[in-house]
Amino acid sequence: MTIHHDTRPTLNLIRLANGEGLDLPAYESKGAAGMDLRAAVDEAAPLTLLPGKRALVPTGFIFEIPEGFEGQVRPRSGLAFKNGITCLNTPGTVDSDYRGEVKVLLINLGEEAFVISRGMRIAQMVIAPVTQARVAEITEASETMRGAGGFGSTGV
Ligand SMILES: O=c1ccn([C@H]2C[C@H](O)[C@@H](COP(=O)(O)OP(=O)(O)OP(=O)(O)O)O2)c(=O)[nH]1
Ligand SMILES: [Mg+2]
Repeated sequence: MTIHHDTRPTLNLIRLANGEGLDLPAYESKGAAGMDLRAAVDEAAPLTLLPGKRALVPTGFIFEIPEGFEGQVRPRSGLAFKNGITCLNTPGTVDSDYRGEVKVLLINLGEEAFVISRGMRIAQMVIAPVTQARVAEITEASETMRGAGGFGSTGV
């Protein structure tokens, strides 16, 4: 009999007052890379995002990202394709030492106003391993084939 140990890191969430009654962020399919984030906007006051405008949308939770990981806030492709809604700073970076409310910076690149209602799944968060490098200054870079080629230097 094989015993499966759950090796996944634990993401502790602290529910804030504006998060009362919201479903927890969740993976919507067995293999989902990201957990969907819900809008903690006021039930009685949905947020209307006009074309070209941006808004910081609260999630109602503090995320205690495990050490050695980051939270990547990414758009949902359905909202991007159908409504032109994306995360302006995608991927948003939630640091493991952040203890404030996670918010989603949405921008409306579509042609219609977009109404964000309470509990709407407006973005997703991928928990990914991340490392800090030790920074050292040197005087000369090592030689490579690419050298300083960038920005299309390899052609199309
Ligand atoms: O989509 C995002 C991006 C960031 N944050 C929060 C968590 C993150 O840890 C903090 C700082 O993010 P970032 O480092 O991108 O912003 P900054 O402009 O560098 O601010 P700071 O000087 O506070 O690091 O803001 C969010 O809630 N959502
Ligand atoms: Mg920062």
